[in-house]
Amino acid sequence: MSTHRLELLPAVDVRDGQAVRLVHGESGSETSYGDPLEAALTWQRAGAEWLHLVDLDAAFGTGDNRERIAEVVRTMDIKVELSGGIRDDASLAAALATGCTRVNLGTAALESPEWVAKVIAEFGDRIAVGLDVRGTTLRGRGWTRDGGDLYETLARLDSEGCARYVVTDIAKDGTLQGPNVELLKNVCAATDKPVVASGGVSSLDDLRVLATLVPEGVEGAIVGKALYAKAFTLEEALEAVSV
Ligand SMILES: O=C(O)c1ccccc1NCC(=O)[C@H](O)[C@H](O)COP(=O)(O)O
Repeated sequence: MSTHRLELLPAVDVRDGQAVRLVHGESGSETSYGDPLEAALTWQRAGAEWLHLVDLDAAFGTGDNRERIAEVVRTMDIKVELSGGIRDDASLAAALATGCTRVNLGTAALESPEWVAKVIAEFGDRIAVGLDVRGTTLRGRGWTRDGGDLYETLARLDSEGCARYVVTDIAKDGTLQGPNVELLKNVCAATDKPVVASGGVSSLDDLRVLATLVPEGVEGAIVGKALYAKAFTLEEALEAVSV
């Protein structure tokens, strides 16, 4: 049972060199928010302890932002969770070589389970797995392809020693409609590993609700649209979840 404070992970998603926010993760729904390094520095200056950094082009398979992403990680003084297009030994080695604290694997957990089991065994808690769902169906490749059942995959990954899960309700992502608390509770009931919540945070009250799930296993919350839409400041969010 955890009694820690909810960790907040401001999101910087990079597409075509720009920090963007999408709705339901749909390509073409981007709102641009300028330079990703400036966005990351803004969250760091505001007191962020973590950054959730995503190469969306790599996730979608429309290219990559590898150099820009590496520059952001290199510049940060805070912990970075890096994701997007990390699907084999070469892309994993490049991601880990940026100095990020951990990586988040999505598609690979659905399409290359043996490889993911291998790297979990080799890299331990530097590997998290992203469980991005519509309902209880996992989605990969930029959320464009079905990838199996959430709880079957979770049970497999647990048996292989996965250290942590990043759980995204795609239907909530980018909508400012509030997190899927029931999904998070159900996932926490199905694993003893920490869960990072993603999707839908719209208000300080949403963060306070997620903070009540810390004893059940929610370790952190990724916050994207709500910060960029200025629903609250990061300083206010950090205060709202301080114990
Ligand atoms: O965060 C988003 O808005 C988003 C939109 C569409 C696809 C993915 C998005 N975020 C990144 C993730 O959810 C995963 O971390 C990422 O897709 C994992 O990439 P991969 O391992 O290449 O599947």
